[in-house]
Amino acid sequence: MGSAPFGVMLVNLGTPEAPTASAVRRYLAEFLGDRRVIDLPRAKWLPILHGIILRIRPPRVAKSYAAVWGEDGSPLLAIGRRQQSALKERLATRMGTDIPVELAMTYGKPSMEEAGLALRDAGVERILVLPLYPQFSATTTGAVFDRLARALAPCPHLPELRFVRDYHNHPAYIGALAESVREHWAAHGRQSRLLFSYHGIPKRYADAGDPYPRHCEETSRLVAEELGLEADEWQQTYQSRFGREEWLKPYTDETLKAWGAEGLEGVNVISPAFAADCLETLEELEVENRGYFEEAGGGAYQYIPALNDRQDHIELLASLVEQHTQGW
Ligand SMILES: C=CC1=C(C)c2cc3[nH]c(cc4nc(cc5[nH]c(cc1n2)c(C)c5CCC(=O)O)C(CCC(=O)O)=C4C)c(C)c3C=C
Ligand SMILES: [Fe+2]
Ligand SMILES: [Fe+2]
Repeated sequence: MGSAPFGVMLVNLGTPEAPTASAVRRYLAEFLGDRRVIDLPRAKWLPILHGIILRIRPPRVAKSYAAVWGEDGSPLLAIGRRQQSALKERLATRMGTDIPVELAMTYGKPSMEEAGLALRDAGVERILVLPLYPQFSATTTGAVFDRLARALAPCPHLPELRFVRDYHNHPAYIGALAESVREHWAAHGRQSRLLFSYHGIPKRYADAGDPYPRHCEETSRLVAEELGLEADEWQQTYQSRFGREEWLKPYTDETLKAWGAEGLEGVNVISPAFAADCLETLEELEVENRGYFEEAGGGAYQYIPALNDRQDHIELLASLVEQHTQGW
């Protein structure tokens, strides 16, 4: 029996193993210890991380995780598993052969080492790495690249590798986002404004050349165009600020507070940087930012779910796999 022509490694950020302070502390220690995420000199950052942040933040963040935790665990991981099996099924049909698909997380489990070994055991010698970040950022996609190299470091026989850098303007991605908005409007009513809220990064990183805000702007513009929105019917903001320095602006929370205070009758919120719903959407957008808007005097607030395991999302991932494995 011949083995598959290649395997796919889907990669997302990672999530704690349990909604407890100790599990969140382990997760944040690994995540926030990565230089790609926090670029400060280690001698300056590690005492702050271990002496202050990892003492104060985990109990509070664990409560937020507990509020979104499902029967099948953390939403990011549970949805990732569904994306993995749906993609495997879709590829088998589209390509007429079984293609091994593994899910890995940059931080925590399942690790890239585990995913790599599973692909090796499946007999593949070529791996397409597909980070589930539509917009490139050195803090996310760049970190996947570093961790991949580290995971493969002990390997005496490297697989052949290809790496999807971004897909922020892929027509099937734009089409799936626009369709998810249309379906949401049809099912729940159309609000007067559409807010595209992206996970932020420090402004300094963008000033130093991270293309992330350019990618976000292009995604928003293309989706707004596809939906035929006028300039005053949509806006783009950044959420999830961390620490004291300036992050990309405008900020989601300040914008929603201002719109609430103006008495805006309704807003739909979409967060295209997340391929799967997670803490940052289910808690920060669904609960925290809804509260800011409503308390300030705003009307209806409706969050439009991430693409998750929608069929058009899986079709997009299958197209990316086909495009990037040409010739394999
Ligand atoms: C300097 C800190 C951070 C940067 C830069 C950053 C970039 C970034 N993150 C995502 C996607 C996700 N982030 C998530 C959680 C999360 N992010 C940070 C900090 C930075 N992110 C923290 C500290 C946390 C944990 C929660 C908290 O303590 O507030 C998640 C959710 C994971 C989950 O388990 O649900 C995702 C996904 C992107 C796309 C991005 C830059 C483009
Ligand atoms: Fe983050
Ligand atoms: Fe957050």
